Amino acid sequence: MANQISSSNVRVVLRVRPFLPSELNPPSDQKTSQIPCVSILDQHSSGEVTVRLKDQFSSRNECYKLDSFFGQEGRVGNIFEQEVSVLIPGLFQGINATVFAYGATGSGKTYTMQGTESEPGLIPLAMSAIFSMCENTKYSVQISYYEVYLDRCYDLLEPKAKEVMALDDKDGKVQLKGLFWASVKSVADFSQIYTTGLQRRKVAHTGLNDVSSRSHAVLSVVVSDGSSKGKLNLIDLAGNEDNRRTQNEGIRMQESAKINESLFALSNVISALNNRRPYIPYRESKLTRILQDSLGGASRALMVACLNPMSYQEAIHTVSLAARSRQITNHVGSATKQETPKTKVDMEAKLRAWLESKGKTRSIQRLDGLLSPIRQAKTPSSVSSVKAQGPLRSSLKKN
Ligand SMILES: Nc1ncnc2c1ncn2[C@@H]1O[C@H](COP(=O)(O)OP(=O)(O)OP(=O)(O)O)[C@@H](O)[C@H]1O
Repeated sequence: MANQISSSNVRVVLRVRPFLPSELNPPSDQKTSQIPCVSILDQHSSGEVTVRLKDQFSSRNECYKLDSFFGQEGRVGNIFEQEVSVLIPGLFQGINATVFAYGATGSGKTYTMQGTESEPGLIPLAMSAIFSMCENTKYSVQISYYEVYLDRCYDLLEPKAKEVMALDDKDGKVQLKGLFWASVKSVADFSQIYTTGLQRRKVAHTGLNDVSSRSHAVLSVVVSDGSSKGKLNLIDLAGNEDNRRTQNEGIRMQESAKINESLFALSNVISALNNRRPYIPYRESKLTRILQDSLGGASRALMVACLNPMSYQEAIHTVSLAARSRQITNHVGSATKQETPKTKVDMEAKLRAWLESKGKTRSIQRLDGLLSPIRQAKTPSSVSSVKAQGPLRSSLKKN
């Protein structure tokens, strides 16, 4: 079981969704692999894991450290029990918390947060736990539900023509002026109000997901007994997108640019918090500005990085940003260390064969001259410094 006592302010866990039926039976002309691009390399007794991302069609692979891992066979209920349920008692003591689902489009963020009838997501599970704790107490529950779309905030419970303004109050705290708060008394009450709001969320068909969320949807739940007040934000982030793959154009492209910008800003904030930097860049985006009271200080947060098991490139993008958000930066695992030289030798051999085929003997001599000091150096840092050297390329060009 994952350890909840973490040195980081924001825990970052990984979730890999199962293969979809369309992925298990792809068109015959499509090159696919049914081996997930991510696996666990190493698990520490604290729950911390080293995951290995591997491209099934090449020898590329990278390793990252994260706080916990939930594989394809895992259920959303496991994430709730291990990671989210522990945040709920704190709300009753006035400690705010935030849970984000983060990942590429189609990676399972909405599924993780909302779930289905047969597999409830983190939102219904959290609400059910909150209502159980409220029973026979003075505590009451209020919710607001809004989306951040193109860096503007819109109420989903009581829609207005205008955006909801984020304004600083006299204490310097951000307030969402005019945002509607609904009192909810039971899970059934909540479901009815939330479902109405859900239908108003901006979704669209993109090249990668039939129902793609185009906004960050924030459900805020306030638990209060009159004197103490704790807030839980449950956030289904819009997917980070590679526009070369989505074939987005026009408004879709603009949405995508704003989505990517705000996710980067979020990662900067989390990284600054986890690294205990004196300045936290909350003002870089509307999303981080709004969440300022729930990120940092005594607040607790969880980022669930969701992965599509089929897409190595997306997985690298998601996990590298998630790992960067965490205190521990990219970690090169032993498997990578062993495989890197093999890849490099292949490249050298290919280059040499090509030069030989062109009769470029002088270039081969230069290549040998350039590579000989590198062969002597064995550390990964010296390998990366090879990439930074320009002379190899320019000397070949001149020939
Ligand atoms: N654990 C799971 N079990 C079964 N199906 C899943 C699971 N997770 C995700 N899926 C399916 O994968 C598809 C994509 O999931 P989802 O819509 O949640 O992605 P998303 O990350 O929210 O995408 P977007 O950012 O575009 O909104 C959906 O068809 C969903 O039902």
